[in-house]
Amino acid sequence: MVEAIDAPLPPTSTTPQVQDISLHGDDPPPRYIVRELPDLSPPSTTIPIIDLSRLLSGDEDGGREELGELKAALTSWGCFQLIGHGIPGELLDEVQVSAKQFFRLPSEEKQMCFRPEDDVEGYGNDPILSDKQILDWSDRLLLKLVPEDTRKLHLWPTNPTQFREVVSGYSDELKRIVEALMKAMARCVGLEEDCFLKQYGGKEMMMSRFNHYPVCPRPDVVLGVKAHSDGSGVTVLLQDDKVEGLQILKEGRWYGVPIIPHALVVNVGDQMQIMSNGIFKSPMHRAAVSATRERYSLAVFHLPDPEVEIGPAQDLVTKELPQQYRNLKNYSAINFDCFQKGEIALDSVKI
Ligand SMILES: O=C(O)CCC(=O)C(=O)O
Ligand SMILES: [Fe+2]
Repeated sequence: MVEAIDAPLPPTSTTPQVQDISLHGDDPPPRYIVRELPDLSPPSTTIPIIDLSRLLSGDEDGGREELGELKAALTSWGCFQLIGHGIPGELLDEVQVSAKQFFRLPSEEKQMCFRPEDDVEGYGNDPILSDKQILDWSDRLLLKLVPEDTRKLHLWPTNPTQFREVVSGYSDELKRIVEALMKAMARCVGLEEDCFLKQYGGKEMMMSRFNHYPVCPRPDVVLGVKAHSDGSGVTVLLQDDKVEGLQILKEGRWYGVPIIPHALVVNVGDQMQIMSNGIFKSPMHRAAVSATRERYSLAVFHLPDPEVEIGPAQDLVTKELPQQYRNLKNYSAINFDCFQKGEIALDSVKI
């Protein structure tokens, strides 16, 4: 199942906050019980580690070697841990602390950030799209970061007071990093470095999703986020610095992603799988929860403006690898449509 979460979508109704259910320590209501039960201690694995500072060292040996590693990561796992990214550790800590402080406020104090009925942005949990929908054991805060002039600041927390400044600072850093990564992604498959970025037509969007996974007395029957691939071009995830939970599917097996302090987990999204003509993999992933420790994470989805058409880079379309996906606009809307029908969005745009 693919979640439709990373861009503005039509209005939906809401459910109670998981934080409030969790406070009572009750067993999860039936709507949260997943069919495919989570593995609470999957084998932990070292997903590839990419050093951005080495990547940016150009044609020197280190740079070339790292570019090869990047290609291997994108074509096998579809994700990697990014180190050497240049974001000060203190800023990453401040982002974590600010998010935790916000989520830990009592519901009444988060009121001003509540997602309006007709919006996807704001604080809340799963929008209910159908009676059969299984809900995630998480509360979220969704905020668009870029373009800056479309930020809905009235939904941005004012408590804690540093939230806005810290998140804006993080957003600036991510813009720089994702741009550098997208250039390297193009170079690693022999394309001009601006090949993927050009498809965005200078109009990029960054949507943040702060995730809070409260403790659950039955972590064996719920998921913080059900299995999904991201509908983004690229996603950058700041994992909780103490509590693990992220799992990635590879060749039919789930693997736990260990925490590397101050590393960012980068994963290919569906739109990058499309632009790379299927060469890069948009991995299925999910998040398990814990009976004793709450968990936090921050996913930032980098994606093209919905008005801009994207498609497989023509230089990656060959006789051996014909065009795999059709050109399209507004993948988020396609994703949303498929989600409602229980279909996989990537399959629906496959040629
Ligand atoms: O919390 C995590 O580790 C994963 C979150 C995620 O996959 C998402 O927000 O799309
Ligand atoms: Fe995700």
